[in-house]
Order: sequence, then structure tokens, then C-alpha cells
Amino acid sequence: MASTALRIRGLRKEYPGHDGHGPVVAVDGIDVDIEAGEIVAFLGPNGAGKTTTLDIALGLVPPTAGSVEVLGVSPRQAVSAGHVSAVLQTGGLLRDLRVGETVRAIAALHGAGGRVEDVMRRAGLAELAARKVSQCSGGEQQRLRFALALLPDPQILVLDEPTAGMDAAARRDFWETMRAETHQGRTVVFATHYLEEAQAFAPRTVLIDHGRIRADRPTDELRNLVGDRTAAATVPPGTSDAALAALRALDGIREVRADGNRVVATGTASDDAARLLLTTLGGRDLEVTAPSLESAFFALTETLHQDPAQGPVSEKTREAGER
Ligand SMILES: Nc1ncnc2c1ncn2[C@@H]1O[C@H](COP(=O)(O)OP(=O)(O)OP(=O)(O)O)[C@@H](O)[C@H]1O
Repeated sequence: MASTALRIRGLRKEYPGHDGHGPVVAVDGIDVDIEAGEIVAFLGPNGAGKTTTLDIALGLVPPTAGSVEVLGVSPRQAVSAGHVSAVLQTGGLLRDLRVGETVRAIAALHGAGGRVEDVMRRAGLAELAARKVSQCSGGEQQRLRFALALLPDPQILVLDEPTAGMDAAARRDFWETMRAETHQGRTVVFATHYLEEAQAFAPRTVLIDHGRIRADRPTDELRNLVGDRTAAATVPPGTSDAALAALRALDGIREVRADGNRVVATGTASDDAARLLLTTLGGRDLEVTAPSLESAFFALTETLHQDPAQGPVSEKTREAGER
């Protein structure tokens, strides 16, 4: 079996323009390899090109240029062999069928009748089997799409904003189910706007904006890349400024502020600052905060837009992203 699940090279997609506008460049040169067993988030704002990239990887949309291999074969071959399946944002469900009927019907197409019960249970649908699809919530319908995607027992699952429209609890349940699936060695690639989803679920994040990859790193590293951490603690009354000097002297701490007895140290060396706050300074109520992926995302995209070494973002691409 090929160990590279997804191999994308020089991928570009232009959609024809309308009303005298030039073509929309949805994907502007993406290269990425995803190894078997990886869980990878495609993170980016609206119109970044995530869906287009995933649709090409599923053989739903032809690229303008470049290539995609899925487990060493074309996307269409991989899909028809049942090696890859997807949970897409919309479509694909018949509203008048019941949940159980839907799963059985699709299972029959795949010759997977024996898997119906197992898949329903894994997607958390056992209790909903008799409910009409039209009476399911958006989150329940996404679970149904998820169950259908599991039927061929795919090696790769592609999820395009699978939790769109779910509330926080449903989202958490969904990702718990997914986590169990990935323990079985599946490759999972998902698109999301939810920074906390990438952070909670994907060890690797590919940051996409204006049709290009802006960063491709371990998610934790990405979070640390931009923005400092803070370590804050409440120190005993009367702690002198001289005592805080030790904190200021730490390598990697660039600012120390005291607001009453609450001392906040900002910089990359938050662990060292925390240790000093709790020991030498006798502090309590320690809080360490890391920058959110959101702030990393905006800082990174800003930096990259301004950095000529990365090449200017073409006007055409910028337009595409702003539509
Ligand atoms: N069929 C199409 N015809 C014309 N333009 C399109 C088409 N599909 C997508 N686009 C445009 O291509 C760009 C990328 O869209 P895409 O849906 O891939 O982004 P996305 O990152 O998935 O966004 P979202 O998070 O909103 O789903 C956008 O500017 C979008 O308007």
C-alpha cells in the first residue's frame, strides 16, 4: 500500500469570471503531501480555496493545472475503489427517507450490508434509525453523512467543515467519534474555520489563504510561532520591584507588568516565568495563556502579505478571496 495518502503537486484552479471580471483563481499553486495515518486540518477563512482543493482530491472538480494522487492512483480510481470517502458540507440526502433506510440503501450500493449496524452505532445514529431525514437537525444530518462515508471502510476520510451548523456540544461529540475512528489508523483531512478544532484534533495544520499555503506545521508550533505567552500570578503584598527584577532578567521575557498584586510576565519563556513566580516570588493563582491560533493566523497572513520574499499576492487571487 502507498504510504502517501494524498500527494498534491502544483495544483491550480481557475473558475471563469462573470460580468466582465477576469477568472477567479480559487487555488493558486498548492503542493502538499499527507502521509497515511495523519490527521491534518486545512484551516482558512471563507473563500481560501479549501473546498476546491478537497473537491479536486475527491475527483469532483477537475484542476486547471497540477495533479493529485490518492494512495498512488487518481482521485476517481481511489473513490470508486472505496479507499477514500467524504463528508461534504451539503447535499446528498433524501429528505423523505428515514435515517436507517438511508444507511441501508447506500450500504446495498457498496455491498456493505453487513456493516450497517456497526456504522450506525459508530456515528451515534442507533437511536435515530426510525427518524425521517427531514426531521433531523443539521448536526444529525452531518452524522448521517459521516455514517455513509464510513460504509466503504475507507482508508482516507475527507471532511469539509463537518461540524458546520452544530452547537458546541454536538461538535464535541462529533470529534470524539472521529477520534475513535482515527485510532484505527485512518487518514483524516478536514477543512475548518474553527481554530479550536484544528488545535484540539489535528497534530498538523495547513494554513490556506487566497488559494495558497501560508504555513504547514505542527499545530502546536504554529500556535507558538506568533504571539507571546503570558504567565500571571498573584504575589504577596509588599513584593518589591527589586524582587520582580529576576523575572525581567529572564531570557525570553520581554515585559513584566504589576497591577496591584497581580504580576503578568509576557514573552516566549512562560514556563521559566511561571516557575519563578511560584517559587522565588511566592505567587499563587497561576495562569499561563498561549496565543490562539486565530491570532497566529492573522499575524501570519499579514506578515506573509507584506513579505516580498514570499512573493506578492496577485490581485486576481486577492479578488478571488474577497468575493
Ligand atoms: N463553482 C465556482 N464558480 C466560481 N467561483 C467559485 C466556484 N467555487 C468556488 N469559487 C470561488 O473560489 C474561491 C475559493 O472557494 P472555496 O469554496 O474553495 O473556498 P473555501 O476555503 O472552501 O471557503 P469556505 O470556507 O467559505 O467554504 C472563492 O472565491 C469562491 O467564491
